[in-house]
Amino acid sequence: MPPGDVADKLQDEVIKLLYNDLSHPPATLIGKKYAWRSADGSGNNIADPDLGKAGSTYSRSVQQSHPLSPNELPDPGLIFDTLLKRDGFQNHPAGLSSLMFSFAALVIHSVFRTSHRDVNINETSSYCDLAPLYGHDQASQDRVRMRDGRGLLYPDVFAEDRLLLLPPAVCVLLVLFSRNHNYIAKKIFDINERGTYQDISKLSGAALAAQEEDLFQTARLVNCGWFGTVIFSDYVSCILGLVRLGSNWSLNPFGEMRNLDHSEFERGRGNACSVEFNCLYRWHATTSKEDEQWTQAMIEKIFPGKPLDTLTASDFAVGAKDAMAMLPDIHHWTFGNLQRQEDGSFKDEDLANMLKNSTEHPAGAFRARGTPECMRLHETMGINQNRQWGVCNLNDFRRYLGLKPFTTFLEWNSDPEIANAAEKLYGNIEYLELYVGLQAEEAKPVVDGAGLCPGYTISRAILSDAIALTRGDRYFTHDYTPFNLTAWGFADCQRQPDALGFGSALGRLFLRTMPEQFTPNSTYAFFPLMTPAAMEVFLKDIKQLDKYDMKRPTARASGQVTKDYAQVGNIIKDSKFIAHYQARARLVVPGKGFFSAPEDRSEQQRVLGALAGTSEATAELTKFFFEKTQELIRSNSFNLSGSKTRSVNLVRDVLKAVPIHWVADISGIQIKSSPSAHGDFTAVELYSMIGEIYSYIFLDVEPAKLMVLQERVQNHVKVLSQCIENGLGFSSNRLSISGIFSLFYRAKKPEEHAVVKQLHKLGYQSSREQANTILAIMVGAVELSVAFTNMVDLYLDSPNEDDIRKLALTGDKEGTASSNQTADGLAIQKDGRVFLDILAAGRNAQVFPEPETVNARRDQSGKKYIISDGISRCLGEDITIQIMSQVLRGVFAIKDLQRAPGNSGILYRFKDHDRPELNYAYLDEQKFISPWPTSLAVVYTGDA
Ligand code: HEM
Repeated sequence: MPPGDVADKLQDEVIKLLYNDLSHPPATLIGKKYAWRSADGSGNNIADPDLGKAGSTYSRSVQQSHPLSPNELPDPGLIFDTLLKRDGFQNHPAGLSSLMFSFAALVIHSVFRTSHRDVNINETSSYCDLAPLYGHDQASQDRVRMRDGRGLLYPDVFAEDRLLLLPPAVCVLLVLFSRNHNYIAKKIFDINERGTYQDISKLSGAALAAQEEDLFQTARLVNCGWFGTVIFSDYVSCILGLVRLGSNWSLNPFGEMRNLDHSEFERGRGNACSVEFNCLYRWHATTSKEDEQWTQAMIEKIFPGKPLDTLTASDFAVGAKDAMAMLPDIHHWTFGNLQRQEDGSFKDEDLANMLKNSTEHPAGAFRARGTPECMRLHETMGINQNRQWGVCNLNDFRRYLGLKPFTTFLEWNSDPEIANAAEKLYGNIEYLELYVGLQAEEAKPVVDGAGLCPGYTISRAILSDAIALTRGDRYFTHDYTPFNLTAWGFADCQRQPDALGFGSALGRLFLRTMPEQFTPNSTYAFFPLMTPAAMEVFLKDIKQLDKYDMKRPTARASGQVTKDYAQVGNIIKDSKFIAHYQARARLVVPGKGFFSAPEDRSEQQRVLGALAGTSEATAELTKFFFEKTQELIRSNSFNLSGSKTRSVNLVRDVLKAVPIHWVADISGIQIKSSPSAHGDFTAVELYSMIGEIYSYIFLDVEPAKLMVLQERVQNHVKVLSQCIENGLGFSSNRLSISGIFSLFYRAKKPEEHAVVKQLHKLGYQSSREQANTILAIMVGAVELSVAFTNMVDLYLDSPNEDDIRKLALTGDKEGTASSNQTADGLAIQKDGRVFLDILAAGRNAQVFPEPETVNARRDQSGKKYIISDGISRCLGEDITIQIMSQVLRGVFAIKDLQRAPGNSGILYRFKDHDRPELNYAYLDEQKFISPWPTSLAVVYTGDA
């Protein structure tokens, strides 16, 4: 283009565009100093580190345009008595529970802590950083931290003393976040994503302090992520009334957005709370009847015998200070008359009871004359504070938000008595103060989009505030990354829209921190911010009532664990103990299935006999596994540049795939080579479906995820059963039972095989029964992949290659006693749960000398090994061992096969202490904890 005006303009536009691509100045910097939240909230905006820091002055958003001189304004006490004082209780119209406002109180205490010495000062940071838990400055944070190198908080401890002046449910919620912090810190340590954490007994001095800081700060980021997630799931869902509609939609204010000129729409630039928002959040009218009584009692305790209307702000400051001075040390704080246990924690049952009560108690409606009389002092203090801050009037605030100002008092509140009284007090609508104007404005009716139902002005403004608080926070935006939070932590604190309760995060928190106190589909856990009575009506309307347990849940007895060889062995054989998987299987597998006949194991024995009951059948089976292993190694290997070395991800592409190809083969399911290819499923898809069925039936899935998994598994079972019936021709009856293995034994006519004859003899008539049997074999097959992986990993660096075929398997099981029992000295109540640690029992040195040493020639006579359910039950011990030997032979036949260098050659796994039934846990693709191994690469030069 020739030089000139046009070329210059074009160049200018290109430069603007390129400049706008990036933030100026940069929004964040690298390194731990910037990745972690400071105790006082400073450094959120790296260019203006004091913005929103604890101890700063409040901001003011709106310019005052009318004189509101305290000398001329009505007396705050008179205003309270005329416009705010409760005249009878009205339930919240949209069914919000008292707990909704306990959570709201937690939110506001995260961002407001007005100094009693200088009302202009906010003693806490302007960020949703869970300051009530972690403290508003370094000194208060130091009081709650154990600092022993594990990044933990003291059990059930939190930092904010002012919460002790609020009804106990607020403190209970905070205790759950305190527990969540410790859960997260322990998990991050166990997973040890970067391999840097060490047992604290091996650390001291600076190394111990560094690990402590790393774990504490990372766990705090994840826990704050949880707090944000609860706000944008349960809380916003109630505010917008989405919970009534069964919608799991929510705002997502954090993401990157571009303006029309491609410049970045601002985020993560910090926040400083304003006095207008402090005023807006005084939601005291919503106090439930029960919390009103509690507050009344608290006021009487602090100011014994003093009439309410004589109390002043300085009385409050002195009273609150005295009350705080009488508190014991932070580890012994208590609330609601709860007793701490010896280890400092509260009893789960006590905490859960308070939450359940609070869920049952209806909140009060927002309205004029709705605030309990016992809160007179809180309100008059609030009105006076607003006057000291010089806030604008209600109409200025509305203009600022783009709302039409009120022209008359009747327009503001159509109740003539309220409007008249306000007019008499203020004279002119332009003099109506923000505080009273907001709190006594006519409430919004329950319409679509309205759940909180305060006055319209509040309902419009709180959303702006929620977005400012969260989108403005660098730790919720630019620095909200899997690197800073760890991959697991980042996944753990995300909103899960498909979670029960229309994406409830509180349900997950309740079931995680008090696992025995709620049923896995309890309305008390998944809709705790709504009363169960209201929820019943809404769930009925949207036809989802049958999905939820509406009863108030009672506590389940906590389980016992036994590692004792004799106890484990006896309980496993005892029919009075029922494994939970039978009940689970019945919920997902229709009809009389393989899993639902525990008392009649002979049937399974017969099927297994059919599967490999003859030497011919066994030969076919073992041939398949050997050949498929080799074939998959070959087809999934790739060459390294310029060398003959080949590499393959043995776990992902071979060991997990082999059993899947086998079950596909026997069931007639066609494996697709890619998602778009012809066939039923890819091996990965089929593995994932079968893996979920297995997890649901056999494993202790996280209770909060159980119901969602159940629904998915019911669907998988339906789809797979149909596939099996189609694949084997059952549905049209074109193939008889002999078709089951026709694809497997392609070389011969099916009728010639012992397996087919045997199945005929078993008398399987209906296609459903046949499909269930095949499905049971399929489900057991995923466990094979774990066994293959463990074996290969064990032998890869070991000289015992020849011994491979002789190793056996173990597993774990949880049982419930059907009546009071004693098993080898272990007393178990009726319905009590006992976890049988078969792995530990199998390492009993008296039964198996040198149990930790690999010795495939160990005497196996006398059937000493304890075999539980799962693979060995589905397939039988003998078949399992034969299959395993063939897969290992297929791998180790490659002479120079060895681990790939570095991390690629390491089987990444860890011990999950909350999942005792898993020998090892892994992180899946989404970085959730999974029972299935993910990756181990090997290299070799020989021909596979
Ligand atoms: C029965 C329940 C409640 C009681 C007993 C209560 C009590 C109090 C008290 C004593 C104060 C003065 C605190 C101080 O200056 O140290 C206060 C302030 C405040 N309350 Fe409540 N409150 C309750 C519920 C709520 C709820 C549900 C909300 C709204 C979500 C709320 C919002 C506020 C706000 C924004 C302040 C000002 C905080 C500050 O500036 O530091 N309160 N409340």
